Amino acid sequence: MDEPTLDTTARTEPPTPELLELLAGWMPARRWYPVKGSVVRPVPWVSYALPAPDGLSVEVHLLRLVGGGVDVLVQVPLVWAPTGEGGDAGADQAAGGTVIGTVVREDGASLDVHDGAAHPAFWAAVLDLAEWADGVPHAPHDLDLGGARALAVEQSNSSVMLPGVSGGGMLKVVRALAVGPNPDVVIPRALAAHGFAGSPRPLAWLTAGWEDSDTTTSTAGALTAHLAVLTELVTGATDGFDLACDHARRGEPLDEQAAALGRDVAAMHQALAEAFEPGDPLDTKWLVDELRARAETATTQADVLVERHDRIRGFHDETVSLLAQSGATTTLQRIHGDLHLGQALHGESGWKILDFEGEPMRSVAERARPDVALRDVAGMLRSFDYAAAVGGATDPAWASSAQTAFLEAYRTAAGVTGDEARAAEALLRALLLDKALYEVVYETRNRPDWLPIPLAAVDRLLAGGI
Ligand SMILES: Nc1ncnc2c1ncn2[C@@H]1O[C@H](COP(=O)(O)OP(=O)(O)O)[C@@H](O)[C@H]1O
Ligand SMILES: O=P(O)(O)O[C@H]1O[C@H](CO)[C@@H](O[C@H]2O[C@H](CO)[C@@H](O)[C@H](O)[C@H]2O)[C@H](O)[C@H]1O
Repeated sequence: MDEPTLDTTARTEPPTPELLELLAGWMPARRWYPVKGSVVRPVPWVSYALPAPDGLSVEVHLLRLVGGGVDVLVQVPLVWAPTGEGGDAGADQAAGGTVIGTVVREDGASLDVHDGAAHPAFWAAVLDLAEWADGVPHAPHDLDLGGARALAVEQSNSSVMLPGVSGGGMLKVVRALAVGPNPDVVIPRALAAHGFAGSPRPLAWLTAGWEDSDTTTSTAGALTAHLAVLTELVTGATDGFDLACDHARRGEPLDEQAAALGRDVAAMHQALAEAFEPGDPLDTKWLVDELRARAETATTQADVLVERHDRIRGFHDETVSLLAQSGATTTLQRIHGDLHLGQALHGESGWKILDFEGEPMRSVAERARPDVALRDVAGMLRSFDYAAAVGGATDPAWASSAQTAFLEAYRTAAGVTGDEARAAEALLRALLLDKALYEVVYETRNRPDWLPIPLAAVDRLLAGGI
């Protein structure tokens, strides 16, 4: 793990009850809020004071969201400024600027509390404290925040475009924190070191360190977490999901780009297999048990699955016998973990694959362990289905044609023979159902209007389709 550059010397006071209340009211409406649907309370764990320009203060609070069996660590960076003076030049004004609320101190001073992830003072502090990759220039004159802006559409984390930093960078402020190495820092660094050019190179990262003095917890001792990572900015490229939706809308096939993506995903899997220790051979019983457990959890999290519960169990029973007959074998390895079209940018030089954090709703330990590479393939296949629905493809074969192009190119590049592909069919269908169930929960919590998309896929798969 990296040595922390934000360490105990920067520790500061935890949030006051008043600030905690403010944050407790603000966080749940954020897209990145990782425990939607759970009743939790924020418990301060570690707080840091970061370098700040005169008149402002910059803080990072690591809060545990605890309750109902949930215990998730989130990062909440804040910038404090006298009311009305904090500026929010980099903020997404359409999303309401950066101010979370106003606090009046005991001395009567009124201070605005800004979301640090959208505030230039926090970005500057991160760049100041970060550890930089070998060979990346980072003299102060390279840290130009001109043109910097927080991305309007937040996803699982908060991202900031920094066109003037080191030739162009994208800063990701991690929200749900992994104690220990974050896959989104570790994996792209390992891929770059192995010469894989299909993902943006990490330029710098910020690691925090603290002591957990509570010896009754499993985490007691010296802890670290990656708080942010800066990667090279991919310019002139289109988000893969937007590209696919546009094609679907215009009725244009996406097959060529899908095939190129299939080849790149195969190359990514090859590089991941080389860069990390191989896992064990796949134990199909372990896998189906895990799929069953995830389906049971999903059923408790999305009411629409309750009436499908028995059919889902039946599907998994059948999967067990199909897998036993098929003789499908594979070795577990590091994978992307949450691959979909929105994790790929398409430009003149082809595709770039992003965001190796894995499914945000999975535990950190699960995300870091070797898994089935076909899980990524299933994720991408689901994404073509989403694009057809969101783009409003009128040709019912639009998605299946892109899916076939992707899958065939992936198999050819990965050297999968026809027999192996047939043997893996039941495995692929089981992983498609797993992903669609995950998506049902995701959409229930984040975009209820889109729930019919994965739900239709669940019903198709349960009815024997794909
Ligand atoms: N290096 C980069 N260059 C250009 N755009 C990027 C880069 N990294 C991310 N993006 C854009 O930011 C969006 C969010 O990034 P992502 O890593 O998927 O964040 P999250 O973890 O919040 O899902 C992506 O969909 C992509 O459009
Ligand atoms: O990109 P994230 O790591 O935040 O992933 C989460 O959000 C994704 C949506 O932004 C979600 O992906 C689902 O919606 C996509 C269209 O927006 C679609 O292309 C994907 O196939 C579908 O899974 C992802 O599941 C979630 O983890």
